[in-house]
Amino acid sequence: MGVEVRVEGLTKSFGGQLIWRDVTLTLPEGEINVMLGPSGTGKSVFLKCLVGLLKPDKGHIYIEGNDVATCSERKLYEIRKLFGVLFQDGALFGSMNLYDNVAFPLREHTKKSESEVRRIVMEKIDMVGLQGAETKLPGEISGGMRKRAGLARALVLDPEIMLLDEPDSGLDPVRTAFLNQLIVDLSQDTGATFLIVTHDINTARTVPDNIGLLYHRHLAMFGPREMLLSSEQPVVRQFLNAQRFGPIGMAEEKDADELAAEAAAGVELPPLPPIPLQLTPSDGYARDTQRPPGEWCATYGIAPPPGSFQPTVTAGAMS
Ligand SMILES: Nc1ncnc2c1ncn2[C@@H]1O[C@H](COP(=O)(O)OP(=O)(O)OP(=O)(O)O)[C@@H](O)[C@H]1O
Repeated sequence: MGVEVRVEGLTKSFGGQLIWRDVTLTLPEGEINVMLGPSGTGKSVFLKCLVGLLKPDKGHIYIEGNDVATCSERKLYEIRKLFGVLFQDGALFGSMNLYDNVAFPLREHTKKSESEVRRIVMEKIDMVGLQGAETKLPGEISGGMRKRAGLARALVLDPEIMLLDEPDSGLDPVRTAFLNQLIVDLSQDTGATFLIVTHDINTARTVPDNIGLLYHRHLAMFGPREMLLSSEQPVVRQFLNAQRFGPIGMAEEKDADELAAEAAAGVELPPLPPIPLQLTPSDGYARDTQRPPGEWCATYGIAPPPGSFQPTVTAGAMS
């Protein structure tokens, strides 16, 4: 299970507003990928292009030999069945209880009997830990439960590709840690390819196999987790260290004068924090996609920040 998504030279604008240009990356089959970027850099637009809800101006999105960017509507309807999507707000139907919300894609896209629908819905509700809440309306449950219900619905057609748009937004740190563990477990159980948009740095540091950063209307970097977490590129260091100093400004990228003033003032980014261990599945086994800690750094002759890959570093993320 899980398919590769190959994006080549993707460009998107709305009217005269360029969102990003020439985005090229590959989401490897069965791996977890995280997309970071300052607000408004077009991360949600990127997800919508992948699933064919928005048409890019240029470029290609290859999935199983088809190009989502240029294929017919009929083909797109078929390709969409490979996707499970969790939108930012969970996008649940307010008048339907959780059971009917999760059952919706099965009733809409398959001819399964109601007993088969029940079996699948209850399995997914169980997977996300919502047993007993099936009859509740979305308005009667917490934000975290709504996210998990959205996740169950995204899983119900056994997708090969999971797109999660800020699954952790609005969640407290403990719920976020549980959600992250759930994502790693789901990835292990389903083998699907994941792309997660998040602003949570701890999630970005511990959950994915690969990380990308959209910034200033382009993809600044995309690659293995260790590559980003050991990067000396100012924009990557600023973002992953959550600093005010560096090329990213409050509204947009800083201009040359602002950067020169920072340099003249002798402002420097703090050293890179240690690279934590990757979050492992809760059954205690390594992920199928897991690479030995430090392997990427060793292969490319990069000295990881001191204290990297120590078991204690992930303690906060795992417990
Ligand atoms: N359908 C649309 N028509 C016109 N402009 C759009 C449309 N969808 C998104 N945009 C614009 O594209 C830009 C990027 O939006 P997007 O929601 O993808 O950003 P984001 O990186 O996901 O932001 P955030 O991190 O704040 O969620 C914004 O300026 C937004 O107004």
